[in-house]
Amino acid sequence: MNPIANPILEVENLGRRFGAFTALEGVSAAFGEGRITAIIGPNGAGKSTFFNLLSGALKPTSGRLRFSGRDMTRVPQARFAHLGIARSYQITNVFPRLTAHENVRTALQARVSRYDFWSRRDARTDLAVRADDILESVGLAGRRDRPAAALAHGEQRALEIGIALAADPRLLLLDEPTAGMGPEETKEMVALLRRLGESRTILLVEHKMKMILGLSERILVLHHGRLIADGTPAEIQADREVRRVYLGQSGGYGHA
Ligand SMILES: Nc1ncnc2c1ncn2[C@@H]1O[C@H](COP(=O)(O)OP(=O)(O)OP(=O)(O)O)[C@@H](O)[C@H]1O
Repeated sequence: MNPIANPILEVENLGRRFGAFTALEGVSAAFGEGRITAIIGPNGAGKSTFFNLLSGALKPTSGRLRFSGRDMTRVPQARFAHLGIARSYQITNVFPRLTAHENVRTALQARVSRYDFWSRRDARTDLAVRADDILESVGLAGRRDRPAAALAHGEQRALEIGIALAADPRLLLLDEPTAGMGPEETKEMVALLRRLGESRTILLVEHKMKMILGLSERILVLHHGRLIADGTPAEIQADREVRRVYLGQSGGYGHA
């Protein structure tokens, strides 16, 4: 990859051990603003560990993490969203009894001061309008008043992304956004990610290879905790080491 001018995110020699076990080691990469990058690798490759380090859920045992020029290595996780990094989880993270709109509004509310919320009526109206804008942007305007539990699986995943967008992040980390989806829902999610990728930097972990090759501008491949390849989809498809690693996998490289 060419060096990236003014990267939004940089990791340098990033590593994480669990006791004597090294889950991630020596990962260095820089990410430019406004791109979609996928992180792939066989089971146990270190993808979740890497993601947990990027979102502050875990602290590295070696190396550094910089976001927007700021050293984040020791910054507590609770500050990450404030500083512009949001993550949506693989495990559904919505309040099932609240409507789609209430879920997003609650997430927005967490971002404004309590004083503003209770003292200013316009602050509350403002939140409601912003929640509607977010629902629109994730394609859920028509589901506004449905309880989250009554939404289809793909819609719930879109709602999770809406909740993450409430923090207005510059960097959005998505853990398997199409997990459990059929082809139709996957297509809709890909369209949503493309739209979001126009204005935000997106990093995602995914297993669906075809989808990743079509969606991402860049792919990082982890294997046994190491970064073994970093390039465009065409470069990754042609990479011998990557092919070797994936051919050894059940499901193989062509995994849908
Ligand atoms: N908290 C932990 N304590 C001990 N070992 C861990 C811990 N978290 C992860 N590991 C180990 O680190 C390795 C990498 O795990 P990780 O979950 O990051 O891989 P992954 O690429 O996300 O895998 P998958 O695709 O199966 O989710 C695995 O061998 C895992 O058992």
